[in-house]
Amino acid sequence: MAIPKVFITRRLPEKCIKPLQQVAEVKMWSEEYKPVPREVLLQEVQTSHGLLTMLSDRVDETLLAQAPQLKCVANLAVGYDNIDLEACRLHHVIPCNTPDVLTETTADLVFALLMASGRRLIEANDYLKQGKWQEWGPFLMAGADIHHKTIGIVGMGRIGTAVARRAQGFAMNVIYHNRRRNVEAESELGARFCGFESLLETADFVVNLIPYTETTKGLFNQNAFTKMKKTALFINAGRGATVDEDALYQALLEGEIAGAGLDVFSQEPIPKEHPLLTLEQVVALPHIGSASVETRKQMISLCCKNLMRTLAGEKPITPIETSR
Ligand SMILES: NC(=O)C1=CN([C@@H]2O[C@H](COP(=O)(O)OP(=O)(O)OC[C@H]3O[C@@H](n4cnc5c(N)ncnc54)[C@H](OP(=O)(O)O)[C@@H]3O)[C@@H](O)[C@H]2O)C=CC1
Ligand SMILES: O=CC(=O)O
Repeated sequence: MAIPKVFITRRLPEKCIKPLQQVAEVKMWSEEYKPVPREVLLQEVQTSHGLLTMLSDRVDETLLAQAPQLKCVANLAVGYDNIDLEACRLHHVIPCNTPDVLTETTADLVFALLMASGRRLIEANDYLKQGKWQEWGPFLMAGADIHHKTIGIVGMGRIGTAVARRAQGFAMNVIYHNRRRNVEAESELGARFCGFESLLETADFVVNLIPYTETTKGLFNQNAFTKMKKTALFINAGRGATVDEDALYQALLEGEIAGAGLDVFSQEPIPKEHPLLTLEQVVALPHIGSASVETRKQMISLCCKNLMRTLAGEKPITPIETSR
């Protein structure tokens, strides 16, 4: 093959993609914070052998049908709900993601979000900076304890397990729900397997870390929030669409649950006017789970390696593997 062509759908630091540039002709979308327009992507794939995509890029049948030379899609994320895996299989395109390299960084953020929500950190910070702090009071910005409470992790995979390890350090009781039992988490962390409803009824902090699939779509619905304790906090770092956000808003408004920490939303970026953003008991972040400089560099490097290997006819390091 002549020198292969790779298209990167967002501007990335030149330094990070240097190895890839040595083996491929690399073209990059010029913007760092604006996604490549769909029509530009559809144009670029026509001559590309490799794509480095963001989680906001849709890789579907329409795109793949226009990409006769495409061999690999390297997604800069561990989640891959933006990629049609069956269409990739039919078009002989190898999809890759970035597991493991982001696990600990994401777990840090999940735990930070849990603590910020439980102890009302953002609210307290705003209160002070807005000049509202006039007097100290015994219940001023009093929140919920974290230590010795029960954390219920829905999606005890790589990140869920790393969150459970952090929870151990806070002497939390760890329960979890998966489709299959995670025997290692049980023996190493003392985590206890639970049915979904039983977890909702028991946990003080319900942490969602499941991928978005047809099965998990809207899993956290009105029924789920009704089952949770009125004092419970809901932390979502999985995917927004696993939650019925109208039901979440109602549950918060009516006091069915006490608060929420959200890193992901059905629509991203979430519109400023969204009802969830009007609630002071909601801590909201712009999908920054894996956003440390070190980890983002490692994710880019892994994407480049996956592309380089695939274009050289070798097996990539992290092809997407699924048992769903
Ligand atoms: N906010 C952010 O920035 C980030 C978000 N993420 C999100 O976190 C997700 C998890 O990542 P990671 O831990 O690496 O992935 P893993 O595949 O290691 O873990 C996913 C877990 O979810 C469980 N699961 C899957 N489907 C279901 C289901 N229908 N019901 C119950 N449990 C289910 C799986 O267990 P089993 O198969 O036994 O059911 C598995 O334990 C990603 O898919 C992504 O959506 C990831 C990184 C950063
Ligand atoms: O949401 C981020 C990911 O890596 O998945």
